[in-house]
Amino acid sequence: MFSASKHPIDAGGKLVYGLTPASRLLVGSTLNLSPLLNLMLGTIYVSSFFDLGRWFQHEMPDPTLFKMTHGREIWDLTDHDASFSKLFDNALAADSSFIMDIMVNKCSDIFQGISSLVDVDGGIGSAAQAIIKAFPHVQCSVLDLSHVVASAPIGTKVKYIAVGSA
Ligand SMILES: C[S@@+](CC[C@H](N)C(=O)[O-])C[C@H]1O[C@@H](n2cnc3c(N)ncnc32)[C@H](O)[C@@H]1O
Repeated sequence: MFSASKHPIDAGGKLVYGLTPASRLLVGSTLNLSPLLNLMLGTIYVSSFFDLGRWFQHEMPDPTLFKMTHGREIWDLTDHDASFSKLFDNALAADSSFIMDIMVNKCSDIFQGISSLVDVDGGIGSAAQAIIKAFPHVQCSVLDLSHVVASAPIGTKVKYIAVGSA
């Protein structure tokens, strides 16, 4: 995760540690993917993978690996466990911010001619916020569960549509 190189001036050859292209993605206030890793490497997610062998012996598609381990689907857990819900929402928001930065900068053509859009299941609205920032003329709405919408940032131009829990 870190680079180590000899200090160029220090004759004693002290090691200097630095960020690599990968670890650079885990620091800073923008495009920081550490919330995604917090979810993926957290106990709740990782524990599912210990059941992978048992899950492969089941008739597909049900239950999901997550449900086999935890006895309920991930959406049920986010509905009832506020701290997991926060972990989950922040992880996906970090992922969306990262991807959307590439989308609006490298694939801006796809937004041409669009005046409004709805991000269905758009979480706390990271994708919509990135689109509005790059293309202020596009009216963006986000539809998600009411407890997710309740934790979305306020004071943005994104319109939120809350729907009942699953
Ligand atoms: C894979 S996540 C999408 C995350 C989103 N793209 C973002 O950037 O954060 C799926 C979303 O679907 C929402 N969801 C789950 N069940 C739903 C339902 N029955 N109706 C509406 N939204 C639902 C979850 O709350 C979650 O935010």
